[in-house]
Amino acid sequence: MASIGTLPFVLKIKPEGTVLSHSQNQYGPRFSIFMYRPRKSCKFGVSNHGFSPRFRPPRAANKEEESGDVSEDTFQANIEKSKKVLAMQRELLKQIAERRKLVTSINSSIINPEEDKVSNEQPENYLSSSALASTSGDDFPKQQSGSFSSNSQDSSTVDQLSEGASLASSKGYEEGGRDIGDQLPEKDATFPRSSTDYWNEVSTEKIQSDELPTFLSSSLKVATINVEKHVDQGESALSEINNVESDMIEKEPPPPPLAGANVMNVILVAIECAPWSKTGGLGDVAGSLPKALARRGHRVMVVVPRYGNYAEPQDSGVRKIYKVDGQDIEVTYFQAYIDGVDFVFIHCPMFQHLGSNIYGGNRMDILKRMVLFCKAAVEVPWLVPCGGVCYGDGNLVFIANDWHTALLPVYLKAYYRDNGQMRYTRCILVIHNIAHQGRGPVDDFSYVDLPEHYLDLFRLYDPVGGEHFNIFAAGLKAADRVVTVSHGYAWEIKTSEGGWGLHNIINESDWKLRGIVNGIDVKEWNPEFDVHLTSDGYTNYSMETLHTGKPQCKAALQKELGLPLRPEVPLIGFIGRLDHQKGVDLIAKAIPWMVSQDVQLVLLGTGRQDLEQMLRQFENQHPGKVRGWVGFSVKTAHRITAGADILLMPSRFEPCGLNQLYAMMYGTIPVVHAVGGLRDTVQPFNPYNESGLGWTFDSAESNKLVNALGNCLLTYREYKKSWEGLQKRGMEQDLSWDQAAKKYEEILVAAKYQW
Ligand SMILES: Nc1ncnc2c1ncn2[C@@H]1O[C@H](COP(=O)(O)OP(=O)(O)O[C@H]2O[C@H](CO)[C@@H](O)[C@H](O)[C@H]2O)[C@@H](O)[C@H]1O
Repeated sequence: MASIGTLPFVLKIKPEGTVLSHSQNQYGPRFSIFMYRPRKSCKFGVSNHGFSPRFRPPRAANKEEESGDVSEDTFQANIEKSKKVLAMQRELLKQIAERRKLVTSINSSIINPEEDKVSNEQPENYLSSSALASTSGDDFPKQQSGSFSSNSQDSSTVDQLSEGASLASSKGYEEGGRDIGDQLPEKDATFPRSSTDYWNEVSTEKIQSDELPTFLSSSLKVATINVEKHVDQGESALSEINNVESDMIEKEPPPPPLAGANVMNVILVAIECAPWSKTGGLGDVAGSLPKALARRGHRVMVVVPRYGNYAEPQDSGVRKIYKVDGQDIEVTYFQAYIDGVDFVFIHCPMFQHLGSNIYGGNRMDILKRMVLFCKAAVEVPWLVPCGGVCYGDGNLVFIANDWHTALLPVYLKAYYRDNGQMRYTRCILVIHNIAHQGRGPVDDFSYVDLPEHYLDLFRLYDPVGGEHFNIFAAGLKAADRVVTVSHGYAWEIKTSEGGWGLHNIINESDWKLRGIVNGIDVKEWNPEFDVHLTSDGYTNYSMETLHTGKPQCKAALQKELGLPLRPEVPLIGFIGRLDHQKGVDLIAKAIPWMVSQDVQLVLLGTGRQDLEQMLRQFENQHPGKVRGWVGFSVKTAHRITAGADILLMPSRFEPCGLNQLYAMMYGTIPVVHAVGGLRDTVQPFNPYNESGLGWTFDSAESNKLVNALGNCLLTYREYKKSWEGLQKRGMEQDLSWDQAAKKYEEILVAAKYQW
């Protein structure tokens, strides 16, 4: 019997003549032609759905088939067809193998330790050559007035950079970096891969031109056996093979990105980014919003300082010297590609080992760090090749965050756009907390290296600070658009109470301001998959297992904290920075009432020393009921969120607030001061129609907190069904970043078309 050879998928031919695809899902079987095209999570061109051929629906077997009476001719034709298909497959595989060899050889020439060593010893040459490579032939814009690269070495580097590819040296990283972009198979602009990630992935799998990948060859064997075994069903097989053949010829186009024609290059710049660095909500946002934007099809990068020796990022080899306060400071750019996002870490001794003290040091230390960071970040699209290709300035929007990066839109304007460069690049500025502004005496202007006429952007007068230098003010004026993290807060910052002296500027910029409520990372903050709930007696749980999982977490938390193991007693949690904003003093005033109730209370936080001391004192005074955990512990934050019944957030102001969102995901009921994002996200419980998500109080006073908490405790004790309803409604919400990312996209697009 003639062998049908090998097929790249499993053909299971049932006796009655139907042919099933190897894999099907609820949407029906799919087929993706075997193309070599690197795409997000799409190795070797296999579709995101896996390698699954699409067949037509099985048709009813006719009588002839049933009898198995198929002519020899038909059978031969069947085999011939199959051979053709196989020949096509083999040719494609050969091409793949050749491409792989090419990429592997380029890769090994790039990752050459010897050359790295030499480069490290000769930073000047290395810088110019690698940076040259990274520009990929784009013209690197020269900095002009107020140039921060004023030392001769640096300016010569910039000059060299501007020469572009013509000066590229002929070997090593630069050549690879340049050429790889050209040589790689068609690069999907909307799903870029980091070069190292891509190369590693490809080169680690060995494949010979005459050898099939294992995942194929095993399928092929089965296919052969199956087809041989059931070859008497020839006609049916023939018709299906015809289908396959024509399907293979018509390539299935990749699905369009969610962002459609709006796909852009987006660079989010933040001073902290979870999981590497985090002191609060900004870190969470910087770690998760970019991934949601990438899921929409944008090419997204995050730029953040490198505070420690993180495992993932690799030295990109790009170095640059910046002047800060008259001193030359060398910066190295590290990078990683994770979850569809390019993460670029700015390494420099100024940032090293500051991970647990990001805002530490005196005012000048902090200012210099921010100046350096913004100078280095604004150049990343020219310097750091991601996936072999720099982002460049076309179709590019920066997202700066809070005062720490508010210099970025100013530098973009002063160094580039005022000089006719990066004309199409935009910068939006996100306000996470307007209370921190980068204030100082007007003389601080000399540290930011800007032309004199820029002083007016920074100069501000207010009754509290008098005339002063204000970085946030300058950023808000220079930004193309401004976003803040809830609708409520967008309104509050226009008032004199909520604007902290910047309300006039905000009001003048009202046309470019929008409130977008933060989302949350539903992988990280999800009781079903939470990695911090897999040990010490905790357990993962979902809506279905809430009634067993949450009590187990509560017991584990009580045990871990050394509190009495009492399932019936309401366990109240607080997590947050210990400062005026978070209203810890309101809790302090409410403590006597709280300990008079049959409750347990755990407070986790760091910040002001007097407030830290207060937490310790609460615990000392009420050891059987209160725990004051002074410290920053992500694990404990997750465990409190899971184990507590109630989360308190009496914040005086709260731009958005993430803890109440996390709490609701975990079936923990928030009791919050109805302000800013808390008012936007916690609809008050209405017992009459069983709606709402928690309890709110309308002014930052401890008696109001007591009143709201009292109602909450009553419901917890007396109205179990209502309580379960609150938990269920909270957990059912879609709090993911996807909706918010769509709104950010609208802002990005508005900024892009704005002149
Ligand atoms: N001691 C501790 N140990 C472990 N984890 C701790 C911790 N203290 C705080 N956290 C964590 O830090 C984050 C705090 O986020 P928030 O949004 O509540 O506040 P923050 O005021 O920092 O953020 C600002 O920016 C965010 C993002 O835009 C806005 O939501 C917010 O209103 C605004 O004030 C949460 O992930 C929380 O679990």
